[in-house]
Amino acid sequence: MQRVTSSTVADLFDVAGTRSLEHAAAATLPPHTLMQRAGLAVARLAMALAPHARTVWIACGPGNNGGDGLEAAAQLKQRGFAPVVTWLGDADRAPPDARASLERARAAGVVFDASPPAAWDLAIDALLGIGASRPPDGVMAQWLRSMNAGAAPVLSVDVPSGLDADTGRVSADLMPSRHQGGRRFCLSLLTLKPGLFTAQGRDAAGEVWLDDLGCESSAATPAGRLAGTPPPRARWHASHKGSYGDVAVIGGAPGMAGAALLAASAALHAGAGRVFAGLLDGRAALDASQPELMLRDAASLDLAQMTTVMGCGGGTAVRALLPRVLSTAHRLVIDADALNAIAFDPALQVLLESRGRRGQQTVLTPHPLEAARLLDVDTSAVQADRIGAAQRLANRFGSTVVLKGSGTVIAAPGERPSINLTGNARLASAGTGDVLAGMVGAALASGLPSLAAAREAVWLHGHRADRWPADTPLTAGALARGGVH
Ligand SMILES: NC(=O)C1=CN([C@@H]2O[C@H](COP(=O)(O)OP(=O)(O)OC[C@H]3O[C@@H](n4cnc5c(N)ncnc54)[C@H](OP(=O)(O)O)[C@@H]3O)[C@@H](O)[C@H]2O)[C@@H](O)CC1
Ligand SMILES: [K+]
Repeated sequence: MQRVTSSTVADLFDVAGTRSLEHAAAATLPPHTLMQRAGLAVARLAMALAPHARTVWIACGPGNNGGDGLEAAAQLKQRGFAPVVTWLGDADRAPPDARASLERARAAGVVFDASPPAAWDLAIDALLGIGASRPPDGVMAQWLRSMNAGAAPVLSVDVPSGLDADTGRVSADLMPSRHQGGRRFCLSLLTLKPGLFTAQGRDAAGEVWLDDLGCESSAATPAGRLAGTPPPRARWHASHKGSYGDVAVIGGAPGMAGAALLAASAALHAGAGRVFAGLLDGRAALDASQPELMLRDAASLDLAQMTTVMGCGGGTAVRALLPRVLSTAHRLVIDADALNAIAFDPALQVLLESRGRRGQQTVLTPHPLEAARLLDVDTSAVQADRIGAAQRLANRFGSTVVLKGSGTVIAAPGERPSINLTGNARLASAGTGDVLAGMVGAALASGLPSLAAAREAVWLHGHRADRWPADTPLTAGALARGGVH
């Protein structure tokens, strides 16, 4: 069993892939082995999370996810704990593995009840796993809401019940309460599922653990991956500013110069050799607090030699520059208003697509609304399938795509999409997206290919937020400079 952290490297398997692995494994093992391993793993994690628990409430559903809960109940009872099981199944219709575990729980003397105990020290959610066919309702939904509102920790078996394991969607009324709920844990069985890490998955699952049940995962194709900590980028002693590339940030229309200056500051502090700010606000001459930045007229920059970061605070003014930038920029990061301009202009879309065909490195950094505009769908369609949306954008425009939001997805044509695990809700503040665009620019300018550059920058950006002191507000300016100094 292993805890999943931001440095974990692992494949992600969707429901179809997990089912193939389950069948392949079950075919080589004696009956009920997988469920017995699963139940023991759940019991072990439960004991580690709540070693002094007096009452453990285990809510079990009608299928094999409920079977895992029944098996865990038997294991916990045998170890001196007091599980109380509420089971929504029917012994005559339960699948064979679950029926065997039901017998084992009964034989162990587990207490079964029709309704939850009055109080509990740990709740185990074994209502639905990867076989969920519709949103939970009735008694099942009521039990989930009780767990979510309780002060005790919740341990979800395989996936939080009601979560779409492929996409991370959960209906809003089954999300944990932000104000009352205890800590949340999820023990994913056999495989890690993408839905645990993006959309609502992070909040629903909490801390994720994996038990592979002693099985190989080579019999299925992964749907994605956790890419872990990016390799460190060494700087040669015998190097100079030209060794780390030039970044040109183009944006900052009147009233929005701050966005471009944030991106430029982030590029500078992320190690770019030289950073030029091509502001669209002609009145801005020098940022006195950042004398390292070279302010230029955007039209005068020779983009063929540089990495360009385009769009931060660009307003509608950025539109006029885009044909030249898309045609000439050596490497390119496209953010914010530049993405919006492209979404509404088929001619710009053609220019972007042709960059991919010429093999030029491009990274798009949309948030869900910008992605929706580019795909000509609404935001809820993007959020309903973040991995699919990122991959479609990458394929369509021949670019690396960073789809921002909880569980940022990074996709590129012909590559397996990855989900980044650093970062937290403190990044939900103005300007942090501009900082990310600048950091991607610096990584690209160093010579990294676009996918590696995007992964590195996204990971570091979130990592800075994860290390941020709890009592200090996170501002984009300080984030750009690398943290609190
Ligand atoms: N993968 C593995 O390797 C291993 C898997 N294992 C475990 O098995 C789990 C998968 O088990 P599973 O296939 O039986 O599906 P599961 O999630 O229990 O749900 C299906 C049942 O729920 C019902 N149902 C569905 N939606 C409902 C709703 N909204 N409200 C109410 N009922 C609803 C559905 O009924 P139906 O849709 O037919 O009406 C059916 O009865 C997996 O997540 C893991 O925990 C481990 O034991 C070993 C290794
Ligand atoms: K569950």
